Amino acid sequence: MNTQLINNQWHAGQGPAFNSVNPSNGEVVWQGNGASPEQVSSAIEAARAAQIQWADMPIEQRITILENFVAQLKEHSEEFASIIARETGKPLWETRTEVGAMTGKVAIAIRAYNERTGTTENPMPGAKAFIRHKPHGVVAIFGPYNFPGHLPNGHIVPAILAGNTVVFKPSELTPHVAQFTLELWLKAGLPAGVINLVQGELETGKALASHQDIDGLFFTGSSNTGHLLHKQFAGHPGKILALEMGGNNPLVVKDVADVSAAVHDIIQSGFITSGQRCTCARRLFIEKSANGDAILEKLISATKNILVDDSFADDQPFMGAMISEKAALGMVAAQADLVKQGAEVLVELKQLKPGTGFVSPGIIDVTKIDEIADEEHFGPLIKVYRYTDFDSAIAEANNTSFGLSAGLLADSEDDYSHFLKRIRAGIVNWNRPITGASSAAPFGGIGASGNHRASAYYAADYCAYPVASVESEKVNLPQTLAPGLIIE
Ligand SMILES: NC(=O)C1=CN([C@@H]2O[C@H](COP(=O)(O)OP(=O)(O)OC[C@H]3O[C@@H](n4cnc5c(N)ncnc54)[C@H](O)[C@@H]3O)[C@@H](O)[C@H]2O)C=CC1
Ligand SMILES: O=C(O)CCC(=O)N[C@@H](CCC(=O)O)C(=O)O
Repeated sequence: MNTQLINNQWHAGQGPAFNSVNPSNGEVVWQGNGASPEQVSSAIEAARAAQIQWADMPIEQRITILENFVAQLKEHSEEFASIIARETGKPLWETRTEVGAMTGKVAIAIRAYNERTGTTENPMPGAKAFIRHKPHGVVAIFGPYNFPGHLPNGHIVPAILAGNTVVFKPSELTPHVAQFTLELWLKAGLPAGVINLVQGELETGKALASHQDIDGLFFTGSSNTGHLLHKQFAGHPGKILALEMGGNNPLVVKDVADVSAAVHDIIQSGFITSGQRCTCARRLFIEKSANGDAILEKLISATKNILVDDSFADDQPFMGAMISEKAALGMVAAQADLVKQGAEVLVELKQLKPGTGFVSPGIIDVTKIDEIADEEHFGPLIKVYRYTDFDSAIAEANNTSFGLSAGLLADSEDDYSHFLKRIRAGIVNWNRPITGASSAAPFGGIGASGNHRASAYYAADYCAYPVASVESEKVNLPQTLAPGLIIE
């Protein structure tokens, strides 16, 4: 099977074979061979050869190709949503929103390009001052499995809009989504070499990330891999590295009159996408009070009622399968480990069907654990902390090396303003779920969640570098020369 797109030609991979499996039923949905290091080099060469011409193309023409891609996404939206659902286990309603987010990305990226990296002209005596932005050149883009269409698209669209060319390495768990994305780009009239696709497992990723001839790398994925890449890029100040990584995100609840609304926002924060969003609430701080008890009680009963089922079920579930059985069993093991440390299970997270990624959502009270590891458990398990004092809850919420998203559910605006000033995260919400970040806002975290290169609306910033110019149509001899200069 031809799995690698190099210079707009599909090739069979020359590396190890791998496949992708529908986590809802174990069915193989894609199989092929990964790219060899030589193929990765060829993809980079193709991107390099295409780059100047692509950047030279008037921006309107680049935009036309991006808009053609949007038209392709719209035309094939149902097919695409089904492919994402089959490969990730996510419910169809959710994969439809993923395709919708991809469709909306182009207009937002154009706005961001103009606003954040456009050209500014300032008059000055005898000359003009310009600020312009230029593409870096060839960039490698690494994507995760949880949003295999939308998140790589969030790097690819602004990168090529700015005039870069791309070598894209998707998650090895979602090769079919990547292949379909590239098929749509080809239908959109993408010139050869502008986006190249290299599929494969670790070795393909390593070959691309360590290649000397890339000018930058844009990564969305786990903190472990991001940290490895950061070390690898140390000593290469000339290369741009944008890292979007995980979180150990806190959601604090304090005095909320509408208990059902609070429970809704907690569930949307903790369990959407089966807990497989980097923005998901992992730690839930609930006051030791009658209001806190009422919220926890309702959360427990609502969690037990959450429908978990196949992506294509007629009665659409809230949660589908996790990405793999391995991931599901990893969550079961994480829960068992917390219990060993003294946690109390309030709703048990269970694997629902052997051989699949289906798990039920879980809630576990970890208040009695003194020293809990600062770990992202990437699945539907909410850890509850009961607190007596708001400031100590905020201090514990900040007691993490991560800093992606955080939220407060509270009726008092004063409480929110207190929280906002103290909490450390790149996304801070009030009385809203902490998932579902907007593409029209910066998206990124501090600490171990990123390297200060926010994505989404601010992706424009890392896709181009600023160039300052002072320009005059002629060389002019100044009327007054600097002391000590005599030009006759
Ligand atoms: N902050 C953000 O914007 C987001 C972060 N994430 C994070 O992503 C993680 C889930 O995604 P995964 O696919 O598991 O991430 P991952 O880190 O396993 O993989 C991401 C990409 O890196 C590649 N890769 C893995 N090891 C590599 C290495 N040593 N050298 C080069 N390439 C390598 C993979 O093949 C894949 O393409 C979670 O931790 C989640 O929090 C997910 C979505 C958004
Ligand atoms: O990148 C964007 O356009 C906006 C950010 C976004 O879509 N965030 C989603 C997904 C996060 C994840 O993959 O884990 C969200 O906040 O729910």
